[in-house]
Amino acid sequence: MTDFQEMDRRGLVLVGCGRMGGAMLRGWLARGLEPGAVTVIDPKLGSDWADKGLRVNAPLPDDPAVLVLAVKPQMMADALGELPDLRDTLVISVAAGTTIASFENAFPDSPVIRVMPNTPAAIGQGISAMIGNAAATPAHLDLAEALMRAVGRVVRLQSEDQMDAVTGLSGSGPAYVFHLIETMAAAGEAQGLPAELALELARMTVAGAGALAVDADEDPGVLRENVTSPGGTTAAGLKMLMDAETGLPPLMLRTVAAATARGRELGAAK
Ligand SMILES: NC(=O)C1=CN([C@@H]2O[C@H](COP(=O)(O)OP(=O)(O)OC[C@H]3O[C@@H](n4cnc5c(N)ncnc54)[C@H](O)[C@@H]3O)[C@@H](O)[C@H]2O)C=CC1
Ligand SMILES: O=C(O)[C@@H]1CCC=N1
Repeated sequence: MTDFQEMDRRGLVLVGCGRMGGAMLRGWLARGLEPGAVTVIDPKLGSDWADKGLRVNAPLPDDPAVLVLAVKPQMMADALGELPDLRDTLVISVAAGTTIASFENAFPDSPVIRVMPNTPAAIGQGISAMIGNAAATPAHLDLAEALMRAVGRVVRLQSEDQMDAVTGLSGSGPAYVFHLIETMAAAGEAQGLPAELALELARMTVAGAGALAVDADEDPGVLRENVTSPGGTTAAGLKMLMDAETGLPPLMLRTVAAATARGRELGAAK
């Protein structure tokens, strides 16, 4: 695949191959990145990555095209301390909170791109938001976009200030949706449905509604109205859910605000 030629030639280094690093690596390999071009640095690499032709905990190539950092923010300083100086390598981080400035300290003059993906990346359905530093050229941004498109859609941000809110919305968001499924299933059970049936109904309702929201031309608000018959069941349910004081709107505001604030704290802790 043309997009990956530079990585195939000069190498890609992935530091941290857990849930997010692993999801990205699976996407890149599926899109044709040469396994032998990938150096994975992770002291606790899962055994399912053995025998895939990857260079595991091996010395870094002299001049890798890309360094992808996917360790927890709290581990980032340690991980950076173990890396050699890099000259002409594009540094990409997916870590929450950790600012571009902290990578510029570690790799002066390097192009740095901060990306916030999310876990549906594991099935190629993620959304990643990205922003580069002044040294990141349009070609670097295109390269990062090609990598992240292997695991879903990509949007570009106007400023790094937006990144914590992105993290609080789409980075953490899958967890909110999983909890929505849990709470809908529990509510179905409370109305007398068997647990297994309630979970299947909740899971497929969220999956189907999500797919329709992506596929349809209408806004989610119109799709919601399409479900709602005047005086019917949905209207009765939404009266609770949409209550401006006790419903989902103020709760979701507080939820995303708390996650955004935690992203800022993680950045300030550096
Ligand atoms: N899980 C998620 O939903 C998302 C995570 N992220 C970001 O991705 C990063 C990784 O998160 P997860 O994959 O969830 O964590 P994880 O715990 O699943 O993976 C982190 C990996 O880093 C490895 N590691 C620890 N110290 C290391 C070191 N010094 N050198 C090399 N590898 C080291 C660990 O062994 C582990 O395999 C975090 O910074 C997080 O903010 C971003 C978006 C979504
Ligand atoms: O919880 C976290 O800090 C990471 C970042 C976004 C999703 N998981």
